[in-house]
Amino acid sequence: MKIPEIKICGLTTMKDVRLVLKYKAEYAGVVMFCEKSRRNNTMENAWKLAASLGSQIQKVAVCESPTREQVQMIEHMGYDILQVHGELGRDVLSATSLPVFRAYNVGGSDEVQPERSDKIIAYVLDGAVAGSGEKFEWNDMKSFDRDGKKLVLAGGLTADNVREGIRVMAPDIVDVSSYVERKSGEGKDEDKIRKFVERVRENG
Ligand SMILES: O=C(O)c1ccccc1NCC(=O)[C@H](O)[C@H](O)COP(=O)(O)O
Repeated sequence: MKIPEIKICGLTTMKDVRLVLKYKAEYAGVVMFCEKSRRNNTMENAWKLAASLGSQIQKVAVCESPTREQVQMIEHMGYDILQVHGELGRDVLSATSLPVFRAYNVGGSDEVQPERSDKIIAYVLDGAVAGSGEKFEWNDMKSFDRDGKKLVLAGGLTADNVREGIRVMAPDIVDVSSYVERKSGEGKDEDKIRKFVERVRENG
């Protein structure tokens, strides 16, 4: 079984930054311009998180139906990758020089009709509601055409189910947020990150 890279999403605190760096996740996701998310960051915090994450990890700006102005700000803040849920207009695509993770909420309102663009480097298959901790039916998406791009498996992953997700979907990257959160919902939980990372990277 190929061992995928790891993306830990929904960072909001400096402690979260220390944890993703300590456990050497390859990608860190920061939600912004998304008022309805409890993990939404102000621009000021999104900027601070990017600066603290540094260059050892790929910094992913996660947003929903962003505007041209927003994607330009994201680039200016030092993010490496733009992850887009919801709508992705051609004008927005052309306004960024960042590589794009195009996200689809499977089973939700999104039609999973992958757009074709050289700027898109990965497709994210996520649960029906982003960041809800709910998975989608993996078997229904086994034959998803990734068009030579990376596949990111997201939505409801835990230390208990991630091996099965890797076996079924053979993703290049696994993406987790809710499971690795503290019970209070404030920031990430070190024990859960350690468990998740160990499960993904164990042999066999
Ligand atoms: O996390 C959010 O609140 C969020 C809000 C708006 C757009 C995207 C959002 N999350 C993006 C993600 O990358 C995935 O949904 C997430 O990592 C998987 O979440 P979970 O099921 O909680 O593990």
